[in-house]
Amino acid sequence: MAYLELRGIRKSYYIGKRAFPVLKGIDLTVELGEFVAILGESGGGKTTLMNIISGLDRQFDGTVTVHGQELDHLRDRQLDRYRRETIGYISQSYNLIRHLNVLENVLLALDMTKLSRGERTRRAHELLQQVGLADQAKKYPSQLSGGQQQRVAIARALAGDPPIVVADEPTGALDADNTAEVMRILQQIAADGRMVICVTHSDRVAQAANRVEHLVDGQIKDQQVLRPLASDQTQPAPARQTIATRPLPLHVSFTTAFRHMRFTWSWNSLIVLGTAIGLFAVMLFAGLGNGIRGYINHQINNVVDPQSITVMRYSNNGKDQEEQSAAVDPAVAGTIAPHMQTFSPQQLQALRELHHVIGVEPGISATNATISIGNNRYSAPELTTWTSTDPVSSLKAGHPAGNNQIVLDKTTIAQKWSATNWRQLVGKTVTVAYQTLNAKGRPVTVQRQLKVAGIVDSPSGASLNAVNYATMQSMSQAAGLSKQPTFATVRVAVREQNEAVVNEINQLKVGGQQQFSANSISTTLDRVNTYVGIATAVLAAIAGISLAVSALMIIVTMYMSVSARMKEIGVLRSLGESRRDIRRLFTSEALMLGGLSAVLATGLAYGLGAILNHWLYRIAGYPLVQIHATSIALIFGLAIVIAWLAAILPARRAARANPIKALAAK
Ligand SMILES: Nc1ncnc2c1ncn2[C@@H]1O[C@H](COP(=O)(O)OP(=O)(O)OP(=O)(O)O)[C@@H](O)[C@H]1O
Repeated sequence: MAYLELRGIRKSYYIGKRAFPVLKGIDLTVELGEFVAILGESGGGKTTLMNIISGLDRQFDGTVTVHGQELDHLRDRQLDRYRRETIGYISQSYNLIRHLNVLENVLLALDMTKLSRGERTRRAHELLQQVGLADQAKKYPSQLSGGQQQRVAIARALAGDPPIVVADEPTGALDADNTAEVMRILQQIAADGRMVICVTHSDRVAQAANRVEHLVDGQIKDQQVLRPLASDQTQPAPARQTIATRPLPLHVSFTTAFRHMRFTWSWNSLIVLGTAIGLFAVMLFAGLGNGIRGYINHQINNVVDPQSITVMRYSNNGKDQEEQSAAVDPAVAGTIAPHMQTFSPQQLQALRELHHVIGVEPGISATNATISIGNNRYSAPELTTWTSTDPVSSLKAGHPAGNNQIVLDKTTIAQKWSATNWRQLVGKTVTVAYQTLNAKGRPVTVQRQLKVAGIVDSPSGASLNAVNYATMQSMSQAAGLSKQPTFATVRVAVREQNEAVVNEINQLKVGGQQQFSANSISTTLDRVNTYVGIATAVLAAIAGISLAVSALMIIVTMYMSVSARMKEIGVLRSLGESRRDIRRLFTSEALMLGGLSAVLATGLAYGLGAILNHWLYRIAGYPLVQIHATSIALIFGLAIVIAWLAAILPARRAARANPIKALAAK
């Protein structure tokens, strides 16, 4: 049995339902070592026959048997392998891949062999040497003459050392000299023990073969033996040492995709930029959200100690509550400070015994006080007790108040006394007075002369005039008022326990009565954080809409890329690449575009974030753009997912392309 046997090959093309028979029953046998020319008129079906022999066409009747094994045209993988291992394909239009150089074009076929990297490169150089192009390896196809390009195509066809070389009008576009050279190389290939099948309409070209088969009206009509093979050559050649092949490894798809991206860099860089802008906007908004949240927390923590809770006595009497709230907000109060409910020692003890509480500091506060310095009277909306939550760092002069001493507010008292020499107030004696109601509801005046210990600039911005607890107690007692505390500052071990302790305090009951009223700053903080979080998410989502545009850009780019690279798809399929390889090629290019966009977006976000921070730091004293590692990871993930989704349809189109039509593409 001959190495290649075609039996009863019939093929029709259909226009609508009408069949146009092209091949009408071809029988042909060819041995290894033979150079057979199939001579026929233009349009006679030569290319159609070559596509069947080379495993590109699957829709025909008849059988193709190679080395005793009939090809099953329904099995994709078997056909891919057949093209990879058995067939070397040379066409009239060279079919070189324009974004790969000469060496890379040859290596493309070798990538599907099991040779080591070094062996593949060595073999590619040897093949180029054989076709006389050793010194052209680094050139791109567009830098070569037609004859040179065809010789590269021959080198590539021989790369996997296939037993059958199929040449479709290999000299159709060449001048006489180049034609002679190519035919000489084909003769040599046959002499080396391979089978060469060359279709041509040129009688002169056909004369280079051992045997000429005439294709007339869809059938082999006539045979001409020009150079009979020696009898030992017509015997099936002994098993040749072939190069083992493998499906294309994933990394090769990536490398090829990268080379294409590099080749079309100007176009791709615009796509990368467009995609990066969308990703960058999302990243910047997220960073800005983090920064603003951090800034608000920072500001609030500066003003209020998140580990402390201010506790008042709870009153269910409407009037009392009103008074109590008036005491908290001095602007609402009248000129006589309301009577404040006090804490008993047992109540303080109850607070101390709460879980997570590490300290309870009693305090007394009064509203609507007056402070007289010499002949000047100043109003102090609140006179309160200095507690450990008031930061010592807020003292701008002097020290915290000792017994019978006071610290005065810088803006509302000291600087009104003297805009420039306000520090000199320290050490002076002032008279503090306020009116309040005693337990019986009668007005009482509390008054005392105190020495100024320090000047304070409250971080909260509110006016702060404070004495120590003992002095507050002594002043109240002297006026016949209770010396029990009117508020208590509860300290918790860690900020996170703040809210739980606040809830516990508010739920403490004696005889079914709520005892205390506490407010947590962390509740407020959490609420602010939630609002900022929502605002950030909304802004990032709006910016995210541009990601849809980015995805569309990648889809359009990939579709254009698939259309522009149809020929390449055909070439890769003819070399034995599977549909999966083609899909991977386009998917990996999209993934690279996505990855690069994420890199660029990160760079832009960091760069612009740094510039913004530089400007805004002067105003806020805080870095307002904070891009976290999680945002970067998220952006990379997002970019990859978008790119992958965008590549699905175009890559599928590429993978499903009919290799014959793809090869015929311009
Ligand atoms: N996809 C197709 N659909 C319909 N008809 C087709 C198709 N491909 C080829 N044909 C027709 O089949 C016939 C044989 O085409 P084929 O390309 O095999 O001829 P050829 O001998 O290789 O011609 P040439 O030497 O000019 O390349 C032609 O008449 C052509 O118009």
